[in-house]
Order: sequence, then C-alpha cells, then structure tokens
Amino acid sequence: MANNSQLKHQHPFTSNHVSNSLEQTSRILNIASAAGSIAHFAFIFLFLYLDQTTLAWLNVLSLGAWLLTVRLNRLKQHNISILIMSAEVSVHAFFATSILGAEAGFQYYLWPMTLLIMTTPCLKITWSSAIALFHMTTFALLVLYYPSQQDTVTSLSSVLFIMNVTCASIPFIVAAALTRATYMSQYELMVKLAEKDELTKLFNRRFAIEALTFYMQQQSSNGTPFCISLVDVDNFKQVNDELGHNKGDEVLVKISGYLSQSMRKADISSRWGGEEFLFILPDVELPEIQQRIEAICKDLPNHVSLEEWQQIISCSFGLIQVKTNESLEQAIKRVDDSLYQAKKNGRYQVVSGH
Ligand SMILES: Nc1nc2c(ncn2[C@@H]2O[C@H](COP(=O)(O)OP(=O)(O)OP(=O)(O)O)[C@@H](O)[C@H]2O)c(=O)[nH]1
Repeated sequence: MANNSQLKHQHPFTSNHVSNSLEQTSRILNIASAAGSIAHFAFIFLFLYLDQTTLAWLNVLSLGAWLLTVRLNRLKQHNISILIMSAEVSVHAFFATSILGAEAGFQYYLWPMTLLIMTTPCLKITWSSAIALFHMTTFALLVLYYPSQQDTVTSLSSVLFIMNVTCASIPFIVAAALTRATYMSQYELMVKLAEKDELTKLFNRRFAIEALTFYMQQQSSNGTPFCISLVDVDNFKQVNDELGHNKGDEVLVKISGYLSQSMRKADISSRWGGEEFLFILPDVELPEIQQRIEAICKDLPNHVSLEEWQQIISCSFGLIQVKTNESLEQAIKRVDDSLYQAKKNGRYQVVSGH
C-alpha cells in the first residue's frame, strides 16, 4: 500500500496476505473520502436551503478538500490525506456549530474522524493520539460555548441534530464491522501460519512440540498416560526420483489424509518434517493402542496409491508410551529408535518401544 504510512514494507514484493491487509486500510480511507465528498456536496444544498450562504460557500471549499483526499488516497498518500480530512472536519465543525449551535449536531463528525485517525495506521501513534485529543477537546469546547443559537435555525435544529448524529454514527458501525472482520481473518491466518503445515494441512512441528510439552506436564501432574507414534514413509526417495517431487507431494498428502482420519478424534496429527509424521495419542496406555496402530499400518497401502506407481506405498511406525518425568528429548529419541528398528526389520511395520 502506502509509500507514506506506518505500514511500509521494506521490499518491493509483499506476500498476498500482507498486501491484503495493507489494501484493507487503503479501502477504508477510500470509502471515507468518498463518503466525505458526498456528504459535503449534500451540505451545500442543505445550507442554501437553510439560507446559510456562508456555510454553503464553506462547503464548496470542504468538497474541494474531500475530493483532494480522494485523489491523494488513489496516489497512496494516505498520511497527507488523513491530515486534510482531520483539518476539514475540525474547521467545518467549528463554523457550523458557532453559527447554528451545538443543537444542530455538526460537532458529532469529530467522533468518527477520531475513530478513523486512530484505527488507520497512517500516522505515528503519538501524532494520531495528539490529533484525536485535539478533536475531542474541540468537541467539548464547541458544546460548552455554542450550546444553542436560537435565532438561526430554530425549527429545523432537531431534524438537523438527528440527521447529523445518525450520519456520524454510521462510520462507527461500519468501522466496528470492518475491524471485527479484519480481526477474524487475521486470527484465522495466524492460526494457519503458526500451527499448520502448508502441504498436508496437519499441525506443524512447532505445534506438536507445544502439545507434547502440554501432555507431559499433564502426565506429571495427574498421571494421565499418553503415547506417541513417529511415522516415516518407506522408500520415498524412490517415488521422488522416479515420478518427480510433485508426485511425491501427492503421496505425502494422501498418506497424511489417511493417517489423520484413522486416528481418534482426540489424537493430534502433525507433520514432523520431510516425510515423517508424529502422532500424539492422549489418555491411552501402549497395550490399548498398539493393535489399532498396527491395523492402521497394515491397511495403509489399501488407501494410498498412485496410478503411475505399481509398488505398494507403506510406512514404518515407531510407537512408545511416554514415561513420567522423561524429558521431551528422551521421548523423541525413544520413538525415533523404535522407528529406526522398524526400518531395520524390513519396513512396513510397527515397533513399540518400552
Ligand atoms: N516430494 C517431497 N519429498 C520430500 C519432502 N521432504 C522430504 N522429501 C524427500 O524424502 C526423501 C527421503 O529419503 P530418505 O531419507 O532416503 O528415505 P526413504 O527413501 O524414504 O527411505 P527409508 O526411509 O529408509 O524407507 C528424500 O528424497 C527427500 O527429498 C517433501 O516435502 N516433498
């Protein structure tokens, strides 16, 4: 987005995720400047109707300022644009309130302007806060010094008040909805990037380590047993070498899909690295789970195949029950040793460690 904003990126290239969230700020400012231009265009006629020629002329200038912000936003000059918006809203609130009185409600536009300046990261937070404070002080002083100008627009003041308060409130609702949508999409993205493996969509190694640490702590505090299984694809290099990396990836996706669906709901399926998967099997002792894992191992070739590949696709499994007070490294080493043994014994089997 902005060459002139807090959200500058160091590189000419940005990832789609980053540029999407930068574009969101741009979009909000574009909407704001378009809405401001339309409002001030309407105000010109409103003030002419109210016989307020000075205010009508002021709104011609205001309209010019808002159209300039439309242009500046197109040029990604968001920081200059927001300063112009802020200055215009303050000047307009001052003149309209000093002439028509606070009961006309034009000072309320200072609120959405404050919201805009605080939520869009165009200026440094100290500048945004200072300007926001200025708006709020201006609001208080206008209400204090120009509560009512009975002689100017008596009959229409309540209509004007309702119109202005309504129009000034709409940006709050829009901003809240946009903030919520942005927060949710950022949250989902964060979960995806922080916890999931891009290729297989299983949990990644970092998540698996955190989960392992959690179950180890749980076991040492209340004795809940759990097992882990480390799985490695057999002769996978051959698939890669003969069919190419893309077909190799396809096999990994199929295997991970079959394995994760075969596990219980409470089990955690993760991609440990390359062609290795780690499964955390909570609340279970080794003898209870052993048969199930063996069945999954035996059944795998019936579920995972490639048209171009005539040999069976299989995996070797290491399986252990994690001991109380064993360290994470020790547990990983033991399950890795079991897997190594399964490979050594001829692959396509489960070796349980004790
Ligand atoms: N397609 C693909 N291949 C990967 C990926 N990660 C690791 N590999 C490949 O996995 C293969 C692992 O080969 P090896 O460690 O020799 O193991 P193997 O051929 O499966 O033999 P065994 O484990 O002894 O049965 C290598 O060719 C890696 O390039 C990946 O994300 N995608």
